[in-house]
Amino acid sequence: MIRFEKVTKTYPGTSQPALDQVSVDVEKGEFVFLVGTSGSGKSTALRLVLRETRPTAGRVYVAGKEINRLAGWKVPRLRRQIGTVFQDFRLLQTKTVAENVAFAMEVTGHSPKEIRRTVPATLELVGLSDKGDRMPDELSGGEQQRVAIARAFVNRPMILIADEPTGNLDPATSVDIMKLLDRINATGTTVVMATHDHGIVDQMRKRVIELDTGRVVRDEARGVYGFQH
Ligand SMILES: Nc1ncnc2c1ncn2[C@@H]1O[C@H](COP(=O)(O)OP(=O)(O)OP(=O)(O)O)[C@@H](O)[C@H]1O
Repeated sequence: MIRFEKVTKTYPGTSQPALDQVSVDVEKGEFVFLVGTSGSGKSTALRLVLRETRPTAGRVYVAGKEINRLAGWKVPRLRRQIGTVFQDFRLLQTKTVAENVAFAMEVTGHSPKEIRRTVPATLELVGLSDKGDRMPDELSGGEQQRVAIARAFVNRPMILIADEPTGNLDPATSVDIMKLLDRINATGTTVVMATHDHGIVDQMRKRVIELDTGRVVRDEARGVYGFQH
């Protein structure tokens, strides 16, 4: 589903590459934790999958296509197939919970009828059936992250990318969010999650890929967080 072939990314004006000859294969339906100290290259790897940045050398494939070779007009279609969740939720503050989720369907061209049918079902999936009319700032952090996950999942993406999704949440709420990501993964969506959350990684025992100064230094099935930071 995601394949990096000797990917190097050196940002303009820097000498040390953010990613250095990274080769990794993630199969459809896998759940992968990306770990490593701050600045090790995790976000860069995620941004490459979304084609928000391009490799300096090497190839990035998503669903069999080398995405650096995609025509510019095809990039929105690629991104529509990838849901994203971030530490800071990134909800639209002027829209209700239901409108935030509906918006993701509007921009992908779904009909009002489809939206009316799908949004309540998705809010139910994330446990927010009764909060559709609330504004984001009326919700707890955990609830806001659920909305963000509903929005990321409503179009049934083939990949879900999560960059520190539990970074602003307490441990108990983080566990709930991980259960939700696990359920989404169980529907067949490939999940790649960058995290500094030792507890979560150690508890879930999924595949762990560790980066250190842009290089893959560990790639373990059912791994643990494994270092002190
Ligand atoms: N737009 C940019 N321009 C220049 N250098 C960048 C840019 N983005 C990231 N870098 C550098 O690339 C390296 C990797 O950064 P990246 O954000 O991918 O790390 P990270 O592992 O996600 O870190 P964190 O855990 O703090 O989010 C760092 O040295 C960083 O300073």
